[in-house]
Formats: sequence, structure tokens, C-alpha cells
Amino acid sequence: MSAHVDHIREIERVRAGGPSDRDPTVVQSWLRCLHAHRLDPAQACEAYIVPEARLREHRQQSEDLIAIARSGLEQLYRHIAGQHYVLLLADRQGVAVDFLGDPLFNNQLRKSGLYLGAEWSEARAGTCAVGACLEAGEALTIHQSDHFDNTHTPLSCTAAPIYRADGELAAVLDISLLSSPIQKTSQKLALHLVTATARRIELANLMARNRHEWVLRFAQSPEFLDVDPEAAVSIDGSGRILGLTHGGARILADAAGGDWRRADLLIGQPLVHFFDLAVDDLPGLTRRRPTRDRVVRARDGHILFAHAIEPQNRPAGSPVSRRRDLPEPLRALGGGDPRMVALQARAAKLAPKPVPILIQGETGTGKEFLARALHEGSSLNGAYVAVNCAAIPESLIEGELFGHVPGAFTGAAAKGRKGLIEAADGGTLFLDEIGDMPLALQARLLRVLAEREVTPVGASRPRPVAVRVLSASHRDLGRLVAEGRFRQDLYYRLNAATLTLPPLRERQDFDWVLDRLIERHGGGRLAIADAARRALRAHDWPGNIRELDNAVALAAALCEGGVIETADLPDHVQPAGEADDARRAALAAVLRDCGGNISEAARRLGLDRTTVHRQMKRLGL
Ligand SMILES: Nc1ncnc2c1ncn2[C@@H]1O[C@H](COP(=O)(O)OP(=O)(O)OP(=O)(O)O)[C@@H](O)[C@H]1O
Repeated sequence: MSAHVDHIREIERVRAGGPSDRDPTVVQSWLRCLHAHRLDPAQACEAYIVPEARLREHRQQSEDLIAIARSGLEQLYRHIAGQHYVLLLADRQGVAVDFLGDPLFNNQLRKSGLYLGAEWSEARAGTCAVGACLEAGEALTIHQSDHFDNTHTPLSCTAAPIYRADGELAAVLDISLLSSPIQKTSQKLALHLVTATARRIELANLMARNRHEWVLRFAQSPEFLDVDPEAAVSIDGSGRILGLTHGGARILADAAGGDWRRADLLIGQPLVHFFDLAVDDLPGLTRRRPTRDRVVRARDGHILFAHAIEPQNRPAGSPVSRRRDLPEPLRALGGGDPRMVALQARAAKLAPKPVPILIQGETGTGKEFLARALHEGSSLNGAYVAVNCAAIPESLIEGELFGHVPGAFTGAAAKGRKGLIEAADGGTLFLDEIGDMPLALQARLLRVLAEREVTPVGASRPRPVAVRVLSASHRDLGRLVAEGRFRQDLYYRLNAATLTLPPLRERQDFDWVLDRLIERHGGGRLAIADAARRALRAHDWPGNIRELDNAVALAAALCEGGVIETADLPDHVQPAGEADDARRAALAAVLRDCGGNISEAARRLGLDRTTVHRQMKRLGL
């Protein structure tokens, strides 16, 4: 108890501007907790774990990062095995989206927040390694009573930031102990290890994204240059900086006297701005030359050793070349299917514009997933608010969407209530199943879109709103208009642009989608047997990605030994039985007779080409 009181007193002294022996990063974080987050040091709060559904969303949004960080995390975990350290990978919001810890201590870890789904933002948890690192953008240790909240003072946590190739902070890697030696210096090695791992994750990310560009890696000494470089930048064909690691940003900023935090000002600058080096000199810095001779001079006079990696050839116009330019959230939509590639390119152009977009596609094709990606790919600061028009009873939808003033109707909230349209002010309103919106409300919605203002139920005056409206329907809205069930004027307002998602059975990147879902449900610890993969490929997927997602979730729960076998799949996805064997043999015989000509086979069988294609797929031909 007295330690708690001492802790509160110390924080109060810092608030009053008194001197402190703490690291400046700790003092700054305490002051943010007091002034910006308005936290009270006397109020202790338990660690917070986000609900399952929110964790799933956070993991979904970080899928690419998790995939790239995984091997780095595992390697680090092997280094520290048996020392009771826990590893967390936290996203930009401070939520732990990946976790490696000793299952023996699961209960204690969960209680302390050293667990999957724990939210370690500074605003939520007070001074903590993840939160302070997200704010400071630099590696640090928050040791025991450095924590603001007394609940967390047994912990010692060390975190390092992971930056994206465009210089944005993407995540934080944290290594923590439930209990540790008293001295903060005991965590020096931990600090070194997380920093090195974060650096390797950034390097792997940069290399993966820039295979078709020049990559220049740097080290202070020639010995480590080719094996464990300290920093890297990627360079386009005209010699301009395209991407960088955190170390790369620091080298460039030092070289030209800039600020590493403003990577946006470094990217796009020519290489010669920073080094005594032009793009034509890069071939002289490849592995063909001895490391010691690969010396470059930075503009500030600093000498570095460099290793240039040549771009790999890419077929002109390949999906990869176009994917590279996509904003991160839109990349997660597809893995090279030609229709998805075209959709992603169009979505990238539309995302930053205020135009309303109508998203069409069968159920479960990822319409909401796309809407969220469009919001994230925009620069809107407001919230993303999704409304399922089919799920809200007709009597409630008006109040939900438009809000109401106090006493507007019997049962209205006493203080009145802000509607979802206003909640999305400055952001995105996603109207799912818009085809189910009652006609009377369609007229009111039209007014919101046309006049850019909303009138809550019972209010006399409208309020201005700026919302970006995305809508979706699995029904053909054009047809609903023709049948008089949907207002034509609203239809035209909503679909300034239409994006149509292809059904899963027609996607050529099925394996990519499957691998992402396996990663989602297995967190890198789940694989799939070839036979099970073939069975999944052969299925028709009327419920599209949602159906596949459910099938993988079930298989992940049932499978033993971390490998999904056919027996773990839902019954209706099980591979073809004997009857199908006969069908397969018959169809194969006809195809053989026709020399593989599907149109000819379809003619002989009296079927259309699509049916033959589908049967071939289902039967694994
Ligand atoms: N590109 C993708 N990568 C991974 N998962 C995806 C992708 N697209 C969709 N999903 C997943 O598929 C499921 C269905 O997606 P979503 O809810 O967006 O579909 P929908 O078309 O809007 O469905 P409905 O028509 O029923 O409203 C969700 O679990 C979502 O996370």
C-alpha cells in the first residue's frame, strides 16, 4: 500500500514540475497520461483484453504484418526460451495481435495483459512499453514502477517500433516479464534483442515489397553488411527513394540534415541528394565486389558500407507490378486474380475521392471487407460506421440512422440521441443491404446526400454533416429500381461508381484466400494437407469467402497436430465419393475423345461450357 502511495506522490511531484530520476521517455509519458489522457494515478485499472470479435478485426487488419513478423518473432522467442519472457506484437492501436508465451503461465499472463488481445495504448493502460513506444516512435523499456498505473508495476516491458516501408509506424514488438530483477539495466539485452528483431522484420518487409526495384542495404562495418545489415532503402529506376526501413530513414535524415520522422519528405528525393551516388553506380555495389570496396559517402561526410540488390525482372503488366502501388488496406483484398487486380486498382483511385460507391457481389464475397478497406485507404479522420439495413427493424431504423431530439416519440431517450449518420460525420457511413431500406426512408436518405445535412426525428432544424457514403447489396439494385422497389434518384446518388466483387468459385487466387484464412485461424501454427486443399478447391462455395472462413474455422478447431486433413472439413465439402468417381471417369473419357476441347465436350454432353467447367473443377479434373 505504501509503495502505491509513494508512487502516486512521485507522479504528483512530476506533475508539479519537480525533478525526476526517471528516463525522459517515462516522464514525458506520465505527463501525457495526466494531461492528454486525463488518467488518475490513484485509480488502478486491470489489464484490458478486447472482445473476441474486435480482436478478430484487429488481426484481420494486420494480417500482412503478422505474416511477415511471424518468423522474426519465432526466432526471437527461441533465443529467449526458458527465461519466462513473453512476446507481443501490437498494432497501431496498441492491441496485441500476435503473442508467444509459455502456455504454462497462461492464466497469469492473461490476467496481467501479457496476452493476445490485450490493449496497451497509453490512453487505456497509462505509461506502458507498447503505448509509450507508439507515442515516442522509439525503442524503450518501461520497468516496474515506470508504469503509471499501479496494477502494472510488477511488469518489466521493453518495446521497439516497426515501421512500414513508407515510414509510417505500423506496429510495436514487445518483450515482457511478469517479474524481473530490480535493476532496469537488467533489460538492456532485451532492448537490444527487440530492436534487432524489429529491424529484421522491416528489412524483410522492404525486400518482399520491392523485389522489382533496386534495394540498397547499409552497415557501419563491412563484416555485417551482407549478413545482418542495419538499414535499407529501395530506389526506383530513375534513382529516387521509394521506401525505407527505420534505420534507412535515420541515415537519409542525417545525410541531408532532415527529420527522420518526416519520411514523407525523404521518399521521392533523388539518391544523389543524400549520397555521393547515382542510380548508375548501383551495379558497382553488388555482391560481385568485395564488401570492403563497397564504400559510399553520405552528404554529411559519413562513410558507410553498402550492398545493392538488383531488381528482379517482372513480366510487363503483371498483377504484382500493379499491386505494389496499392495502399496497404486494399492489398489485403486479393492475391492476383485478374478481376480483383482490376477492382483493386479502381478502388485505389476511388478511395481518396468523396464519391459514393455501390458495392455489389454475392453474399459473403467481402463487400463489408472492401468497404472498410476503402475507408482505411481514404484520408478521412472520422469514424467508419457500418449499418446493416436488413438487420434493423423498420420501426427502429429511422431513429437509428437520423437520431432524435428529447421526447421526440414515446420511448425516446430522455436526452435525445445522435444518429448513425452524425456518428459518421467526417468519416464513412457504410449502408449494407441497402436494397432492404424502406421506401420512405430512402427519400430521407436522399436528402442527406443531396443537401449534406441531417434532421433528427422531432428536430426543427437540420444539422450539417459530411459523410462519405458506401453502400452494398447482394441484390441487383438496377432490377429493384425497374420493379419500383428502389428509388431511381437514390440509386443514381449512391452509385457514382460501382465495384463488383467476383464470387469465390470464379477467383483464380483461391489458394491465396485460403492461406490468409488459415493464417487468420491458426496464427502461423496451422497448415493444410494437399488432399484437404484439393477438396476445398473443388467445392462450389455458394456462401463465398464467409463459407470458406467458417469451414477453415471449424477445421482449425477439429484438427490435431496443426495440420488440417480432409476429415476435419465440414461434411458438404468432403471430397467426391464413389458415384463421383464414375462421373469423373465418364467426363474424363469424353474430354479425351474431344482432345481436351471443352466446347466440343459440352456440345456432346448437351451441357453448357460453364457447367462442364464447374463439374471438372468439382471432380478435380
Ligand atoms: N480479402 C479477404 N481476405 C480475408 N478475408 C476476407 C476477405 N474478404 C472477405 N473476407 C471475410 O469473409 C467474410 C465475409 O465478408 P463480408 O462480411 O465482407 O462479406 P459480404 O459480402 O459483405 O457479406 P453479406 O453479403 O452477407 O453482407 C468475413 O469473415 C470477412 O472477414
